[in-house]
This record gives sequence, C-alpha cells and structure tokens, in this order.
Amino acid sequence: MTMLLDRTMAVAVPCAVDGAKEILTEGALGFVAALHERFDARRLDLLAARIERQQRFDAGEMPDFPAETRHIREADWKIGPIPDDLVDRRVEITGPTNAKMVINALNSGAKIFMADFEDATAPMWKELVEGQVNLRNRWLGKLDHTDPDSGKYYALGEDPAVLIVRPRGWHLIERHVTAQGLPVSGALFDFGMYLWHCAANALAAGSGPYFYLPKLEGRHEAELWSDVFAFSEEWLGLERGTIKATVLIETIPAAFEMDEILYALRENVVGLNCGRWDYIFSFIKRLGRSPDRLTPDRSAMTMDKAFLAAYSLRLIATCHRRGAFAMGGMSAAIPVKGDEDANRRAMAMVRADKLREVGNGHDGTWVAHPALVQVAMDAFASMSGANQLSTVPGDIPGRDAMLTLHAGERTEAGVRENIRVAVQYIAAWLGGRGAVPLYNLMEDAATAEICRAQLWQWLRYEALIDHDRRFSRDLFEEWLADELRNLGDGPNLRPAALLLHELATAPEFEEFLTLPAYEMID
Ligand SMILES: CC(=O)SCCNC(=O)CCNC(=O)[C@H](O)C(C)(C)COP(=O)(O)OP(=O)(O)OC[C@H]1O[C@@H](n2cnc3c(N)ncnc32)[C@H](O)[C@@H]1OP(=O)(O)O
Ligand SMILES: O=CC(=O)O
Ligand SMILES: [Mg+2]
Repeated sequence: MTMLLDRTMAVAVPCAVDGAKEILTEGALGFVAALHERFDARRLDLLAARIERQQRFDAGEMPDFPAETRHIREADWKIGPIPDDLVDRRVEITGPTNAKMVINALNSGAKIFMADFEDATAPMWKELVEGQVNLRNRWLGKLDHTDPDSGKYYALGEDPAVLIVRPRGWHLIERHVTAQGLPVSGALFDFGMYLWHCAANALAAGSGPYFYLPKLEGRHEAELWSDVFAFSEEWLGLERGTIKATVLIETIPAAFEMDEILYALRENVVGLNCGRWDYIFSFIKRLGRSPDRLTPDRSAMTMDKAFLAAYSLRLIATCHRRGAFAMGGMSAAIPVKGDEDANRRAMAMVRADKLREVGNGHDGTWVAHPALVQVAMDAFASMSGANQLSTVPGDIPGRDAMLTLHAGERTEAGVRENIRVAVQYIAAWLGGRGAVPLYNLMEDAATAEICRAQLWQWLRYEALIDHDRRFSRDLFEEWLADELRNLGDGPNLRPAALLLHELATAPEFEEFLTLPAYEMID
C-alpha cells in the first residue's frame, strides 16, 4: 500500500501491518513530514559533524570541556520544573514495545517504564507500528493482550508505571516513510507518532509526553531536540515545556558537555542517565583507534573503575547542581532459570550495582526484568526521600579520570565470548528481537556493539591475547568458525556471522552495526 498525503509525503507499507490504519493517519504523517522538512537537513549535518570529529580523534585529539561554553558551566542556573509524576524515579524498567511486555512492565511495580524503540528493538516495520498502537492503547485505556501460545490474558493493573518513550537515535532512518523523496529519521518518526497520538491523552490522565533521548554526541544535537520540542509543542498547541525528556549520556563527547546539554534543553529536560553500555562502546569507537588504547575483556570494564566510575560521579554532581535527576543504568545480570546458585549470584550482582549507585548519589536506576524491580527498590530504599536532588557531591572527577582506561587482560575466553554474543545477538536482531538473554546476561544493541567493536579494535592493532599471542585475522576466522559450529543451525546465524566478519575485518570502523543490519531486514 502506498499512501500519498501531498507531493512531499509518501508512505510505503510493503506488507499489511496490524494497526497501520490507526497509526498512519493523515494528521500524524503530516506532522512527521513537517518535522522532516524542518529538521532533517540539520540532523544530517550533525551526523556528518560526528565523522569530522572522529577524524580529529583519530589524529590524536582527546575530548575536553569546550572553552567556548565555559560561561554555561560556570553560571548558576537550573532546569525547568519537574512534573509530579516524575519526582520519584527510584526504579525504571525498560523493554521492547510488544503488548505483552508493555503490560508486564507497566504492572511490574517499577515507578517508570521506558518503552524502547532503540537498543531493545530491532526496527521491523511491523514491530514499530504495533509498538505505537500499544502505547496509544495504553492512553486510550484499552491496552490488553491474549498470548496466542499460552492463552494467558494480560491487562493493565491498578497502578501502572509512568510511561517514558525512547525513540531511535539520530543515526537511524525509517525507510518505510519517505518525505521529499527521502526516508525520514527513525527518531523523528518514533517521537512524532507517539507525541501526535498520545500527548493529549497522557496529559488528560495526569501524566505527560515523556521521552528518553539516546546516543547524543553533544550540545548541538541537544539543541536540535530542543528545537524539535519547541516546534512540536507549538504544532500541537501544547504549552512550552510540556514535553519532558531525560537524556542518556552514553557517548564520550556528550560526557564532556553534560552542563551544555542540560542548558540546551532546559525548558524540557528533567535529568540525565548513565547509559553505560553505549558509553563503553563509544569510548572504544571514538578513542580506541590507537594501539595504546586497547581495552581489556568486556567483563573487566566495570562501573566502579576508571572512566566509567568517573563519568557517573560527574553526571551526578552536574545534574544535582542544576536540579536534574541523575539516573543510574542497567546491570546486565538477569534472573537465571533452573539454577538457584547462579540465580542468587545474578541477584547479588544487581543488588551490589544498585547499592553502589544509590551510595554515589543517583536518584534511581534501570532494571531489565520484572523480577529485578524489588531488588533495586530495596537498594534505593536507603535514600531518605524520593530522590537525592538536594545532595550535591563536592568531589567531581576531572578530565584525566574521565579518560582513564580500565586495566585488565584480554583473553581467548573474552574473544570467544565477544564472537558468540555478537553472532547470536545479530541473528536475533535480524529475526526481529532487539533484546535477548545470552549466557545469563541481557544483551541488546549497545552490549553487542561493545563485542564487535572490541573484535575490530583487537584485530586492527593485533592485540596481545593471554599475554603471549597476537590476535590475527587467521585466529579470528578460526575461532569464529569454531563458535559457529558449536552454535549449530539456528535461524539467521550464517548471515549474522557474515556480517560480524565484515564488521570486524573492515578497514574503517562502521559507525553502528544496526546500519548494515537494517539493510538486511524487512
Ligand atoms: C543497554 C540498554 O539500553 S538497556 C535497555 C534496553 N534493554 C532492555 O530493555 C532489555 C529488557 N529486557 C528484556 O527484553 C528481557 O528481560 C530479556 C530479553 C533480557 C530476557 O527475556 P526472557 O528470558 O524472555 O525473560 P523471561 O522468560 O524470564 O520473562 C519472564 C516474564 O517476564 C516478562 N519480562 C521479562 N523482561 C521484561 C521486561 N523488560 N519488561 C516487561 N516484561 C518482561 C516476560 O514477558 C515474561 O512474561 P510472562 O511470564 O507473562 O510470559
Ligand atoms: O541505553 C543504555 C545503555 O547502557 O546503552
Ligand atoms: Mg544505549
């Protein structure tokens, strides 16, 4: 089906998708077209600026706090008001947007549910449209679901979590919707559709249109979102500042502009979040193209050390000085079925992670699974109130600490784990699942990016493995073949392995694995 709104907006829907008629309305598409017309050229310029900046990093420049924005960092100012239903964000559950998981997450007892079109979603057209239908139904009061396999009925409980939606990052497109002959941005599509269909109903229910903004690389990208918000509020007749956003600090350039990002979005922002997994990925991608910046095994890169500890402490101090929430992040440990000891260890890992976060001053945290809500809630019960906004830590880590790499080893086990996880994750993604349990951990786009980025880095610089062996293309291909053999015949494993091989051996680092992977779906 192709729907033409006017000469500039065409929607091509290659297969009949449930709910398309409800979501792809003339009004909603007209709004997305207006966003595209006004903002897409700027989005593309900002993506090009990322690549130019990368060339400077490759030439040896290291990130620093920009001199030209010193006045913003040094001046006293605060962000705008925080809505009542966002004051207590102790535990936020995240997950994809299918009906069952949306209902389970909203009923999980968490304060917030972040419905995710980014790291936890493989952007199949069907999933995206159905996701928007589910979110719209939540605000229409008609969200329910019967599982076709088990026959179990799901409906919203008495006290659902507050809903926040994470649109895709600026780098992704939505090829099923074109305007002026070009695919629209995935971010503007996800944002625009949700805002158009849900803002009024969310406000009428005493909540509001709330968003998480992923993968920003600095203040200019935040300024773009700010302008998108101002334009959208006017288009929909909403009071300025009605849209509220929490920005993920999950790239190294953004971590050096946290004040500036809050300032750019001050009418709309309510907090920042430590997106630790993408942050590790960004650290490798942006600064790791050098033989003296080789990372250790993924498992050695923990939040209590080096650049990760430094950035989370700096984020807390920065946010609280400006009256903004300092949200913690996601521990990848998830419940382990059928092994009590392993399950206890997983719970202990999550508990320790959350206790560290609350002890450092975070106002709340993320969990990946309903069974972890209470664990996190118990850890955050040590706060004296609903948040720690009034605590401003004095000791703020500086540039050197923020650029300090983790010490640790690279091992054959670490290489093989990266191969296994990346192949299985990409295979799942190609099959339409954006988050999967692998080896007792939650894996999603961000965690898988770390695996393939490390493989590229270690290959490119022939890293020492287990102290005495240089990693090489031969070794990589041998271990990839081994791991593939051990995995057997699952769906999409072959194309996933081919893509991983291409990504790991490419002369130039691919910005996101989801870009070539998107060419392989739908
Ligand atoms: C780096 C980042 O960006 S983190 C944020 C992005 N990542 C995520 O959001 C991951 C969210 N988590 C998940 O997708 C899942 O928990 C996984 C993939 C990690 C594990 O999935 P599974 O092994 O299928 O979970 P499991 O079988 O234990 O699920 C048990 C029940 O809990 C539900 N459940 C599990 N996780 C969630 C969740 N995050 N939200 C809502 N419900 C959930 C399941 O739907 C299932 O419900 P049912 O009993 O009614 O059938
Ligand atoms: O989005 C969260 C992350 O850790 O990445
Ligand atoms: Mg992320």
